[in-house]
Amino acid sequence: MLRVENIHTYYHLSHILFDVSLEVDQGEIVCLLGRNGAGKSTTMKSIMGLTPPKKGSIEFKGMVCTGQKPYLMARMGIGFVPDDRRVFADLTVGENLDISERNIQEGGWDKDRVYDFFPALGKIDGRRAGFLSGGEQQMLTIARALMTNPDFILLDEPTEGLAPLIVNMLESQIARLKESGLTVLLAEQNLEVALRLSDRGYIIDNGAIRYQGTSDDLRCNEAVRDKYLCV
Ligand SMILES: Nc1ncnc2c1ncn2[C@@H]1O[C@H](COP(=O)(O)OP(=O)(O)OP(=O)(O)O)[C@@H](O)[C@H]1O
Repeated sequence: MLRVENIHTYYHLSHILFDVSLEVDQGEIVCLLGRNGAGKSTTMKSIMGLTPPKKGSIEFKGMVCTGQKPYLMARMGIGFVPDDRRVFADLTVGENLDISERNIQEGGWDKDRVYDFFPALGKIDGRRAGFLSGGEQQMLTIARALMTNPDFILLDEPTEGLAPLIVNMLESQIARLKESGLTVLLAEQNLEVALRLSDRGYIIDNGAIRYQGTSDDLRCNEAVRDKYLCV
């Protein structure tokens, strides 16, 4: 469904991604693991068209879309959940969802379905997003992406900085998204959560993919984990 081939991405003159290639098939959750600053977010942003790669190609649903504008990627069916959450602080939870609604379809995501999925959000529909806790903001960011009715979601470190109970809840909801047919590329530093959720994974370090394998391979390969994931 998504094929990233040999991309090189820069911030101005800084070369950040080196020859990054990865693939995600329909219905999979694939994780992208790596330490702080390894290049996970830059990979996500390169796919979404926020930091277009200078070299290499990105294909989504069989169409080449390298460097395409983010709103066009969203129209093609990619939802983006950024690590810095970026909720509209002055709008209420409900308003944040209303302005995100796209591709309305029978049986698709709307506000009622989102509130069924995250009941805690339904209870604070009228609260300004700037006053939400970290966990509530994360639910809202995922909910906002769902309101665009995507077939594919880029989830950038959804559990970062959250309390264990919230992490557990998000993990089970992400697993439910997969059951509902969504395809996910998940950037994570929480190895346990990432491996439980994913079918396969890639390890990125210093802007290059160093390892790829099934979640079982990654779980068993202590040497690789120590080399690339331990701080
Ligand atoms: N806007 C920017 N301008 C210049 N350099 C940047 C910018 N954003 C990120 N970088 C650099 O790019 C490299 C990769 O960062 P990136 O955010 O992709 O890593 P990450 O794996 O997502 O880490 P984290 O978990 O800390 O977000 C880092 O060296 C970072 O300092």
